[in-house]
Amino acid sequence: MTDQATQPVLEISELYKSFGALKATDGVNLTLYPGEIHALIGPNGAGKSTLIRQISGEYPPDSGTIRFLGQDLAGLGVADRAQLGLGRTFQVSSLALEFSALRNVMLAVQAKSGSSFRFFKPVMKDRDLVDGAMKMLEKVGLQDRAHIPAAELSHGERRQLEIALALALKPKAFLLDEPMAGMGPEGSKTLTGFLGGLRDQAPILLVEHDMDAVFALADRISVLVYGRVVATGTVDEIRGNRIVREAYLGEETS
Ligand SMILES: Nc1ncnc2c1ncn2[C@@H]1O[C@H](COP(=O)(O)OP(=O)(O)OP(=O)(O)O)[C@@H](O)[C@H]1O
Repeated sequence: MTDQATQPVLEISELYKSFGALKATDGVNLTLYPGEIHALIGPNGAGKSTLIRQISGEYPPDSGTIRFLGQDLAGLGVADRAQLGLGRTFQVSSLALEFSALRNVMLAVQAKSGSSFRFFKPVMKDRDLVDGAMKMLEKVGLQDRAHIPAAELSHGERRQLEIALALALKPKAFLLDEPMAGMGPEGSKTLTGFLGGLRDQAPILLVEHDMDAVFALADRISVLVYGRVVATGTVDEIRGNRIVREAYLGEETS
């Protein structure tokens, strides 16, 4: 849970980003503390993905600072930030679909350690690598599916595998952009249970439209509207917030 006395893992201060006349990020302040799931919600086009992309290093902000474990990330690219421990889930398309779940994780571990694909075969025999990759699969509940090609995994299982790949990089914080997208109710439930336990590995900044998942998981929620954080609070505080209910939850508040 959030302990405001500790230092934030991630601290975003006065962040601005425009695309032409459009202010996609308009003075955002946001923190992520150890052990917490901080959900970022808001209507389509509010700027959630743009914010995640600035944190991961894909977009440079116009101004403002992003500090990760006390370090200003300005000038660092995506790979540098990943090395520092910013774990972003891979897109489904980045899985090697013809390879088994286990091999996919092993490739991620190899990428982290810097070994090249030339050494792929000998490394396959490396017991430590296999055991380490297997451990990641156990953490996401895919140990029984280790030898199944990624192509044959269900949509939900692929999402779990993406998180196993992110785990292989030993992240100190997770950036998860709509992990529930495209999942049915059963899959969402399973993934919600799994993500709840993931916060013990590293805190999570979670962008998600599935409000059942957000209300079940979040320690804190920030609501983004037109690039601005209009409210930050606990689930109860956000549910009871008049501005949020009018601007986002679509409820009559009169
Ligand atoms: N590379 C870009 N160039 C120009 N405009 C962009 C770019 N990326 C995002 N935008 C615009 O910035 C605004 C915020 O988009 P963003 O994708 O961050 O919103 P979002 O909250 O993630 O939306 P959704 O919930 O639909 O994913 C939108 O108006 C979008 O069209």
